[in-house]
Parts: sequence; C-alpha cells; structure tokens
Amino acid sequence: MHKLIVQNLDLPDADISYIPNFLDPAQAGDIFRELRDSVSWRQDPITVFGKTYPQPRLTALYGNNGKPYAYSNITMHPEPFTPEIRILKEGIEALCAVSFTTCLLNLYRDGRDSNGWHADNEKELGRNPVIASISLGQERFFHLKHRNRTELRHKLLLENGSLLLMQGPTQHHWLHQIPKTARTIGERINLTFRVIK
Ligand SMILES: O=C(O)CCC(=O)C(=O)O
Ligand SMILES: [Fe+2]
Repeated sequence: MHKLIVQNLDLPDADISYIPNFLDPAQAGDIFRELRDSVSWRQDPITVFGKTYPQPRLTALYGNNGKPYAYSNITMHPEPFTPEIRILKEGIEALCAVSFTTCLLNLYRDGRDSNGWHADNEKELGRNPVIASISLGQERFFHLKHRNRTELRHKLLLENGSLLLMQGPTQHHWLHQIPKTARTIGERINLTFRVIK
C-alpha cells in the first residue's frame, strides 16, 4: 500500500482534494487500455441553446441501481459495472464514506475533445454531491471558475492515475471544464463516480 499524497485546494465555497498518486502509473496504463477497448463508447448529440451538435468526446454510463442520468438533453441508461470499474469504485470508497451507484466515463480522443463549463448539479445527484473523478492516460487541464465572484479561477493538471474529489458546496458555487488544446496530444479517459438517487 503506497502513501497517498492529498492536496486540498484552498478555494472559497468549495471542498476539492487532488490525489496525484491514487493509482501507480503502470496500473493506470493497464486500466486505461482495458477500458478503451472494452467500454461501449458512444457519441451522443447534445443540445445547447437550442442547437444540436455531436458531443465533443465519447461517453458511457455504468451503474448498479439501473437509474438513468440526464444532462444537456441526453438521458443515459447504465450498463452493469464491469469488474475493473467496480475495483476502482471500491478503492475510492475506502477513502471517502460514500457508496457510489453510477460511473460516467469520458474518452477525450485528442485535444479537440473537451467538456464545456458546467456544474454536476443535476437534481438526481441531490444536495452537495460527492463526485470522485479518476484520470487515465493523457494529462489535461481542469479549469474552475466561481459562479458569482469572477476573479476566482483556478487551473489544475489532471495527471495519469490521479483522483479528484469534489464535495460539499462545490457544485453549487463553481463551474468546471476541460478545455480544448491546439497541442497534438493522446487519449484520456476520465471516470466520474456519483450517487444517483
Ligand atoms: O474529464 C474530466 O475530468 C471532467 C468530466 C466532467 O466534468 C463530467 O463528466 O462531469
Ligand atoms: Fe463535471
């Protein structure tokens, strides 16, 4: 068992921790390849301000209570957890006292793939949700901005094998995004564990 590095972000109205070494790099690489080849990735159309586009990344939903997850006019229905996803879920649950029901996966194929400004504040997540986010493969920047205090912004690099935990009032007060980049970069997989009520 290696010693986890826990970095608590010092941001008002938020409770965010970053654990760069949640998985060791070799283990993260194995899980990345397994998920890239076995997950049923799809590209759904999203509707933003009345216009419909293909979502700029691939996604998939897994879960253990059959409950759908709806965001940006998409409703996703979960497939049962795979063994790899269940092992990651149990690893996170050993750190935080939450039983996650659902995992949303994102595959960013290159720098053109992205995830626009949003908060994970859908009704089915309840109040003050715990969102646990694992990053595999290509590191990408994660941007945060406060909803009301526009001077408050933060950037952090999400590294291979890292875990980001967002909880408390974070989703209420802050938006986050994965911006596009013009650099030539590789693929990244992100898993976000959630409780869907
Ligand atoms: O890819 C990431 O790190 C963020 C994903 C995200 O914010 C989401 O799926 O809600
Ligand atoms: Fe999110």
